[in-house]
Amino acid sequence: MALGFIKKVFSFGKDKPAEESKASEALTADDKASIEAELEPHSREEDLPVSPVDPVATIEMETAGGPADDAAEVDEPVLLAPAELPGELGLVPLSLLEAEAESSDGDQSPLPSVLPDISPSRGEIDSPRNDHPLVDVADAEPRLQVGGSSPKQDVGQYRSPESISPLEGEMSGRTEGRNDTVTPTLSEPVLPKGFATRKEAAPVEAAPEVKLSWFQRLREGLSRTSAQLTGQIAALFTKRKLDEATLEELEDLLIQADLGVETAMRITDTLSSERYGKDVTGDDVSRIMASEITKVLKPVAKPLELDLSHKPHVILVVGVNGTGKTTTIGKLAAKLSGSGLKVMLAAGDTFRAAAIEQLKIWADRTGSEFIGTKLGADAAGLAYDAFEQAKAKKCDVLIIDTAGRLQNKAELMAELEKIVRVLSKLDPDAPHTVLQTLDATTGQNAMNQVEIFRNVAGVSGLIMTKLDGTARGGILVAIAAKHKLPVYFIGVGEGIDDLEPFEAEDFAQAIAGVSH
Ligand SMILES: Nc1nc2c(ncn2[C@@H]2O[C@H](COP(=O)(O)OP(=O)(O)OP(=O)(O)O)[C@@H](O)[C@H]2O)c(=O)[nH]1
Repeated sequence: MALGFIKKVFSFGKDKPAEESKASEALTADDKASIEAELEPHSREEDLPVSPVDPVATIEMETAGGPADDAAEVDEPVLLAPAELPGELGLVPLSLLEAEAESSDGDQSPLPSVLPDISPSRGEIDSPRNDHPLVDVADAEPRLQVGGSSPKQDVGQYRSPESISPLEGEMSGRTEGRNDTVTPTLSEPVLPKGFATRKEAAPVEAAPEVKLSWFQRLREGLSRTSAQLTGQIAALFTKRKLDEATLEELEDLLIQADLGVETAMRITDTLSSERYGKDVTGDDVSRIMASEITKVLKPVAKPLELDLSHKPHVILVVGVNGTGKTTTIGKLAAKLSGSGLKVMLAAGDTFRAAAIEQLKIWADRTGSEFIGTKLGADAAGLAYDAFEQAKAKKCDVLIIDTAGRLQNKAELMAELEKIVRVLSKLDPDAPHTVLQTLDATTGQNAMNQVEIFRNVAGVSGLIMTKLDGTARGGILVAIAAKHKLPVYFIGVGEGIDDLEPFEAEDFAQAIAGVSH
């Protein structure tokens, strides 16, 4: 169909060579009739002198979904009216027509495109055809220009307006019209039965985030410990009277949960004195466990006392890297500056650039003063400068961050000792508080950390962080029983408000799996 139209167009729009015109004029009415009769029953494939590399034939195959269907469609318009046919049968290979068209326009101006981009998109090509004749012209257009190569490449070879023959101009114009007319239909192809167009899923409205209370987060964080413990205890006491064997097994379970030998024995002793020889349920054990753990923790659940007469009260924060020092400093600063105190944060972790940056961000967030130095600088020197500046600026509290590299214990010890020594030169009582952060997910290792930092820096109180994660909080009970160091706060998240005063009973109940 498309090829026919092109040929039709060419036979109209071009000045015929003199001999051809004459030959055409010389045809009699009978001649024309016999030509028509001869043409009628034949398909194009049989008769047309299509060259083996005929670009039209090639593209037709590609674009219309296969040769069989296409051939049928191509047949109809190829049958041109005899009167319009130049030459013997009026059939000229398209390649010749194109060559002729090209040579007649002369130069190939590299001017910017004046023709619309009619390169067919894949969707257009594959789409069902429209009966409107313009569709055929449009299909012909890229073939005319393409000459067997990719339409995209040939679009770059547009000619100047003057060089375009009236015929081609007409084709381009029609093509524009065709694009306007057909595009909306083609963009929504009709799919065969059994297929459906995949629609983009409608955005699912996110459920409003339910913020858990800090205690819920604590419970959730400790749920692994408590679930494991209560499950094992329930299994142990199913239909069993309390005897020596069950007490021993219970003690083992409590020690495995990091509670420490001392606390484990406390619990089994109390249970034994109350229920020996009697039936015991898991709930009985949990209740006694919560009560005994509370007794161990109560003495260490203390508020962080500030002596504001110092101006500044100096808090040195120590702990293994990653335990949450910097984050905890930020949270503390938020609480203190929120209550109207003037706070300065000092980036004494000169070992890690990101730690300095991180503390600066916390200072900005909390409206605190900030002092830092370059990476690798002497941390004790910074502590000294910080103290002086905090004094000069009349800060109420100075909080100093430190590095926590346990990998090089000797170096760390020397650095921390030096910081403490330097600070005490400015104020014999400084640092007034030495806080150690403990990561609740570390278990037994936290006990060793307290021992090391207590010796090196004279830790005076603890903050346990990450109790909202998969915490193993039992170790805090063992540490409290052994070191009797105050536990001031617990971290229950990464947010600025996720720092809660340590409450012995809440913590004990969360571990024992007893409801609040
Ligand atoms: N879930 C949770 N994450 C926390 C908590 N506290 C701190 N973190 C995260 O733990 C990671 C380490 O915290 P930092 O404050 O950088 O620890 P650091 O001790 O200063 O580490 P260094 O600077 O390497 O010495 C960060 O991703 C914190 O957001 C907490 O209470 N809960």
